[in-house]
Amino acid sequence: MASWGYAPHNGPDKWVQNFPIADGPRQSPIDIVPGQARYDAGLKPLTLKYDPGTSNGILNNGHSFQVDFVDDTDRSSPITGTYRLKQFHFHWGASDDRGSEHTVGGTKYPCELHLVHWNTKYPSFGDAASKPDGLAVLGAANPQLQTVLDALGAIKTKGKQTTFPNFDPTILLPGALDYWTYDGSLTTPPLLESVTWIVLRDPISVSPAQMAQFRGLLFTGDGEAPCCMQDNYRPPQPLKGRPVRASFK
Ligand SMILES: NS(=O)(=O)c1ccc(C(=O)NCc2cccc(O)c2)cc1
Ligand SMILES: [Zn+2]
Repeated sequence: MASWGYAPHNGPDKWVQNFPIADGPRQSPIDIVPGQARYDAGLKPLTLKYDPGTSNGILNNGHSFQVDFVDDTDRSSPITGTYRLKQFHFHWGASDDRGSEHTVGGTKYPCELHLVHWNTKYPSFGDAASKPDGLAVLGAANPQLQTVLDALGAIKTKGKQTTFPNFDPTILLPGALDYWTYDGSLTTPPLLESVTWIVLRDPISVSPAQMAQFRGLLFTGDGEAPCCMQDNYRPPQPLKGRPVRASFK
């Protein structure tokens, strides 16, 4: 498989051929069953403090689009002060009945936002990505996102990027930051099992028109036969006995 993607020939069911960890003990995403999550009074409330001055650019990377943040200083260090925001991106479906990676009681959402952080006890993102406590990804289904969507026209094809300054990603998040958390992995190759997942309980609505704007992006580059960027999500993986804790009763 030359390079991984989401098509029948290179999609999630094929990733194990080049990335055997796909069948590992702590893969993501998962189906979160609220009744089986354990309330943990020891879980701290989320403290998110992002500096809009660190938002940098928006890029179509051929799998999704992502907004990158300057992560060489401690100006943007939200979760418990030791995790620094590197980028956020989304996963979505070809239709509104699917698209999220995590599901809640089997319910799929049209899209899911991932805010990707790395633990600054390690020297870099790349180094942290190989450590079991190296990364923390905050997941939210259906965030408010019109300013982000308005930038997509400039990055329609793979490899295109443009500047995206002065953006505070907290506007994408729901009011209440109650969450579930579990030990998991990247949901795309290399599928590294280094992610502490923090999945927010409260979704926020996204309009069908906004979902259509996601689907206007292309997986393909300029000059290639156009292929709509959609269904870029991995389905839930086996829990394999992992506990899922809840920050709320
Ligand atoms: N969908 S996800 O949030 O789990 C996710 C977040 C980040 C990445 C990512 O950064 N991939 C590129 C990568 C991975 C490991 C080391 C690197 O230097 C780069 C992939 C998936
Ligand atoms: Zn993701």
